[in-house]
Amino acid sequence: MVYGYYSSGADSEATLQDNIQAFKRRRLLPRIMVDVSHVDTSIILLGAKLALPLLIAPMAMQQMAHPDGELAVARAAAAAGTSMSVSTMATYDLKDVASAGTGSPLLFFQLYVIKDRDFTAKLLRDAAEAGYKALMVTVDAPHLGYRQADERNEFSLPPPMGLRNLEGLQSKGPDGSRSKSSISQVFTSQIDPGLSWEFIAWLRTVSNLPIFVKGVLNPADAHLAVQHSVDGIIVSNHGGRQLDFSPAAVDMVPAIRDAVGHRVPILVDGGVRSGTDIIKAIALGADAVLLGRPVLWGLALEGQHGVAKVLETLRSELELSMALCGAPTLAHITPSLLMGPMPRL
Ligand SMILES: Cc1cc2nc3c(=O)[nH]c(=O)nc-3n(C[C@H](O)[C@H](O)[C@H](O)COP(=O)(O)O)c2cc1C
Ligand SMILES: CCCCCCC(=O)C(=O)O
Repeated sequence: MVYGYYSSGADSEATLQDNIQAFKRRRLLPRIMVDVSHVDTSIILLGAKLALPLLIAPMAMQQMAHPDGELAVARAAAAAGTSMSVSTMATYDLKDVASAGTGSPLLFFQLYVIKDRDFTAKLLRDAAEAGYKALMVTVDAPHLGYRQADERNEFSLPPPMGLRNLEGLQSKGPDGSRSKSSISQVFTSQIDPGLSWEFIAWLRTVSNLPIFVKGVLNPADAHLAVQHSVDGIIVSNHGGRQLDFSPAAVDMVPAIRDAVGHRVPILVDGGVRSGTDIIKAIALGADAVLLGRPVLWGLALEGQHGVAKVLETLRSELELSMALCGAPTLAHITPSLLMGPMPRL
């Protein structure tokens, strides 16, 4: 049941597969005779220096993978000098996760907007007090996508685990959904499907933290996001878990970069699995990437050490591949390193 929840995508999983294929189809065209005796993988994001252009994506309910759950992931992110985004739907209190992540250059709190706006405002106050430095507002999930494995398995969070940051929230009556997955039921009853761009102005009245919107695919929306003064954009199809047959996120990066120029940082996630994937995403116009499921696999195998190994593997792959591309810094990773997608067979 847990593996089904973590691994699955929406409906036929076409987008889930496309996220991986979009990276595999691309080829790198290296430069030679460039001094790569020192390779620098670091990046400045929101004024913070991250050791690598790879952040950990927000993922719900990490205690199902390992008893230390989000605490272990936060410790691994801090030790690797990178950033983690903590889901509203974490199985540890957001304050405890922030403490575990002390030393991380940049902690994000991922916000799912609760229908009860007072409760949402309290979550945001708690996040600021706990030391989170920025928000990721997820905008691609007015409803949870349909995941067949969760329906088949009648998914529910095994007790005594709980959604710690939703404690105190008034439980709602029947949600009207016919889903057999209890998270889908909770989501439908508690998460606000009525967001529009005006929400960003409301958010500014209750939080001073920089705002990244997560789940942008259409360049027109990227343009609107910048018009509404967001601080960053995350190009994402939610790891193929929301709208099936939406495009691979990385395929939309060039058009979104064209739409917003360099006014805000652009991150992308979905299907990043290697150092060369990171190079491809940056060459297409992203500033950095988020990593999802591989973090859960590392966590399930060996807790904090497993996550650390996943991050270290990607860091060393990135460093070696940058050297082999003739790119001693991230600024050297430009579109000229890429050949177009290979034709589909
Ligand atoms: C098990 C799981 C739980 C997730 N939970 C959240 C969440 O709570 N909030 C959110 O914005 N995105 C969530 N996501 C989406 C991720 O943040 C990210 O967009 C996606 O996993 C990236 O794709 P990848 O897994 O192929 O790397 C979740 C993804 C997975 C796999
Ligand atoms: C009520 C818990 C819902 C968690 C949903 C997390 C998520 O975004 C996912 O893709 O799964």
